[in-house]
Amino acid sequence: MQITVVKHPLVQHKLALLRAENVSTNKFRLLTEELARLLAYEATRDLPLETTMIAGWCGPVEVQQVKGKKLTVVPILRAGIGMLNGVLDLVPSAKISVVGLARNEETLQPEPYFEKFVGNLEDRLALIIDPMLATGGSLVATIDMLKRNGCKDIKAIVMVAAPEGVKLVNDAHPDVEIVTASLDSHLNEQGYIIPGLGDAGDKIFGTTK
Ligand SMILES: O=P(O)(O)OC[C@H]1O[C@H](OP(=O)(O)OP(=O)(O)O)[C@H](O)[C@@H]1O
Ligand SMILES: O=c1cc[nH]c(=O)[nH]1
Ligand SMILES: [Mg+2]
Repeated sequence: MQITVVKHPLVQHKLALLRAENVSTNKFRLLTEELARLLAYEATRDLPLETTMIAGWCGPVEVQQVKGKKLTVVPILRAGIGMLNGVLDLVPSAKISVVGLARNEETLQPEPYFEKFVGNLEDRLALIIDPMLATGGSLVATIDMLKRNGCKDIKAIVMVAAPEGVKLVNDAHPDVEIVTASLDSHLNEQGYIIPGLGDAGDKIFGTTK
């Protein structure tokens, strides 16, 4: 299974704060951004490095620098937007591709309403961001879109994942690594992750059903 659960104490602590029943919109937003930053640190752990010589304080020094791998960060609207600034803190030059999907509350199927990809996807690592991986339909649809547009190197960063969603993604796209703070228990009858976070989009945007 291509899943990395980040057990770092700061990740687990922030996730615990996010799970609280009465967390405010402001706090949920801030924690989402902070958690996204930490998860992105893990998701970028194998970016290729190159050795270069630079002028250091005591003369020439050999250093390791990121090899200039092109990146695109791919927030899934809406909730993925809540993670965007946290990820961009680490990769400020990354270009942004946007996918709009709304999960139909009866069928639980993702309904696409927007897509805008940056160029040269075949040369880029795509980092998909979405707080919740529930049935997996939204993530599989996003990976399908990226691959149709030429992308070959894809990772997904989600705050919380359900086993059902991880299986769907792994079966459809075994090459895609999922980086998460938690693999939770299961989905309830409405397709919500248990224990999960509730409706992440509503909590980030301050909307109600
Ligand atoms: O794994 P799945 O079963 O597809 O569910 C997960 C999707 O559902 C939520 O978004 P939603 O469609 O509710 O839209 P929103 O971000 O606008 O709230 C969430 O942010 C994921 O995109
Ligand atoms: O638990 C879930 C499932 C889908 N979308 C959410 O925001 N939360
Ligand atoms: Mg969504």
